[in-house]
Amino acid sequence: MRIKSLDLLRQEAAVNDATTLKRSLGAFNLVAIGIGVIIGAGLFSLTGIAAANHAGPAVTLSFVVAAVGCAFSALCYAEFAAMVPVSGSAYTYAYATLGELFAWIIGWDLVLEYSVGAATVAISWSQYLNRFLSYYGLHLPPQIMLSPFETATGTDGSIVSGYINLPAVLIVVVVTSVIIRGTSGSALFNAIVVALKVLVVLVFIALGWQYIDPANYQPYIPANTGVFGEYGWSGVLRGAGVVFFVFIGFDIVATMAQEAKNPQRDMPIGILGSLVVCTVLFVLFGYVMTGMANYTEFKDSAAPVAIAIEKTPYRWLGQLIIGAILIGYTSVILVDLLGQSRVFFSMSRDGLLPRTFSEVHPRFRTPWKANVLLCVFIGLFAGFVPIRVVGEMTSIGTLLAFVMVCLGILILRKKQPDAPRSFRTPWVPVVPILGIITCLIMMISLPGDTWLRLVAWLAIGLVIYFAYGRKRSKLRSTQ
Ligand SMILES: NC(=[NH2+])NCCC[C@H](N)C(=O)O
Repeated sequence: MRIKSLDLLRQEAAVNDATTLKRSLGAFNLVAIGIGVIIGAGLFSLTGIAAANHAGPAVTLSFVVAAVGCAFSALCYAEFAAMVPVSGSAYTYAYATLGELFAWIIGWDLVLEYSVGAATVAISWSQYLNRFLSYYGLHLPPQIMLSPFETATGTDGSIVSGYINLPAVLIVVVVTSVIIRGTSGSALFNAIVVALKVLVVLVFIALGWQYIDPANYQPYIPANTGVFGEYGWSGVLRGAGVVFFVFIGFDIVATMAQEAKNPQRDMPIGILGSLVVCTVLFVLFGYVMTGMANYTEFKDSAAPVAIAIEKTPYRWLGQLIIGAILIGYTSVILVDLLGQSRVFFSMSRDGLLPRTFSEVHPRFRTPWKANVLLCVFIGLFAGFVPIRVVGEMTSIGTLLAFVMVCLGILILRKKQPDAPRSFRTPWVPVVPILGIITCLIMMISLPGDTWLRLVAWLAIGLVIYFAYGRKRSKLRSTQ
């Protein structure tokens, strides 16, 4: 098994010339990048579903449980990202701990996570665009708003099926063109969008607070119906599984290590800081939302925020929030695409993918060829696959990466106990082991077809590895 040594990784990280990415991100940018990808489609749709079907007002507790579950993995990510500050995230960590084959598998899995993650948000974006336009009496034909697997009922009662989700494809293309122009430009754009997004959440909390009806909190944890996961404490747990999707994305910060000015200090701040900020916001958000309307009212609604706002005289707020959501989603897509091209970049630099994908643009210094290829790939998902499918694939792909990272920490602490670590995951081995267990439980709760898709994706990856990467690996030629 070929393993890339930590020393080699550090040497690579130290190179800074025209062939490498620019080190332009500070702690503040990194936290903003984390928040930028965390707050997205999930918060504005799943919170209501988790409350209505599983936890009631105790969805706040579901948020806390999910946050603790994520924190185990986040702590492991933080140790790695500070220790091995090259781009590539879990892929690179696996290269240093588990060897090249595992590194390939995890890199391939990350490519999936970020592609389907971006596609999920792009599709949700298209749905919100539809809602936004309808405020102004505009209606786009369903044929260009839906994937071929979905149907809509027309005003005359006829059933039409979709051809392509065109707005979802377009938003992916637009965002790609932004990131090709450079990371620091994208970071500025991201910071502005994140500020707007956080502002919307804060405005919702502050205005909504006055319209909380305490009766909606009675009982705070509705009695279990006798079925596991329908209210009661088991409902809180099931709710946590549902809102897990809302939290994911903080791991993307780890892919930016190569572009951080001071990764040893700032990577842990970026990863853990964004998780903490979002946890606080989510708990308050869930508290206010379930206080404004009764949890039962959120049943089957993809836009719970709109239901809550109807309880206030601020109808205009609904439109404003949807507008902000449209803008806010672009930063999730942006950061997903950014992270993904960095993983691709590292895999290509190591010789496991064709060299052209690690060439950086002479002027923008971004891996633009990787960006273009991935844009096409994600565009296909966004245009032709239904949202549930890509959403669940995102979760399973993310969870697999989390498991590998926790495992990596256990292994590296054994193998290289004395290597310098500027951030140490506390209570090893307890934290990584708990991380692995929580993630496995959540993976098991996902449906079988999602598992099949993951296995199929990994199988394709293995074929490519054995047919291409294994022979061309740079590490192989140097050893
Ligand atoms: N890389 C990813 N896992 N991206 C998906 C981020 C999902 C984000 N938490 C949301 O609620 O929309």
